Amino acid sequence: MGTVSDAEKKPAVIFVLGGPGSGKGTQCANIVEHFGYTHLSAGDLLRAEIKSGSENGTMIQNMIKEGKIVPSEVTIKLLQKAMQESGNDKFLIDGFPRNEENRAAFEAVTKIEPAFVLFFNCPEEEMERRILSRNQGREDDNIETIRKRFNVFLESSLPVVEYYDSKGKVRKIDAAKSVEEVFEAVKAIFTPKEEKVKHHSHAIL
Ligand SMILES: Nc1ncnc2c1ncn2[C@@H]1O[C@H](COP(=O)(O)OP(=O)(O)OP(=O)(O)O)[C@@H](O)[C@H]1O
Ligand SMILES: Nc1ccn([C@@H]2O[C@H](COP(=O)(O)O)[C@@H](O)[C@H]2O)c(=O)n1
Ligand SMILES: [Mg+2]
Repeated sequence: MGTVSDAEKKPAVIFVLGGPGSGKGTQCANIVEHFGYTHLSAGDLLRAEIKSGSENGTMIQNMIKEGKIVPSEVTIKLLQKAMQESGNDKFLIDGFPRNEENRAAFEAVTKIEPAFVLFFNCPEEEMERRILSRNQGREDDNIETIRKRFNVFLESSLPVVEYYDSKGKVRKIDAAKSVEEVFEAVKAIFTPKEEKVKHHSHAIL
């Protein structure tokens, strides 16, 4: 049997999903700091594409204002470019896949299966409160677009989470707690088993 060279090795990918405002970006920043992943937010990449003056800019801007999902082809190209440019081989892909089309196209184009899906579960009222006090000047952080984003999340994104759940790949986190408490739960998922045993035995000794 042939061996796989480093150049042929597929990168490790974790999809980070959850409703709008559930805290995906906040927790990804913590994971990057502690575990050496590169964080790629599909929404951030799309917003950067608008700013760059690309030919797709107006289409993307209109979709984001309406809370709609941009065609996979566009988003996947941005993700692939960012992955290549990062020089890393482990990624947190935040806010993607957002629908079945995103999921199937990413798998077909990249042949990458996620190691697992980190899913931030948060009640809608809490997500709404967080988004309305975010103050980052996002054009979609207004109550009208927020409602549309929640509908898209329920109708198109949750089925993707259910798909991965049926494959035993979802790690669900209670995201309604404080940033620190949520990160404790996240850390428990990212800490290798041997480390947990080490810490546990130190605590006993
Ligand atoms: N556990 C938490 N408790 C309270 N506020 C939080 C918590 N996590 C994040 N926030 C705040 O809520 C807002 C939304 O968080 P964040 O941007 O990380 O969410 P997101 O899931 O990436 O949202 P979006 O899908 O809209 O990009 C931010 O202002 C952030 O500081
Ligand atoms: N896979 C994706 C991800 C995002 N979008 C669009 O961007 C908006 C903002 O996304 P955030 O993750 O930053 O909240 C989202 O509402 C979509 O309009 C997308 O099309 N495809
Ligand atoms: Mg975000």
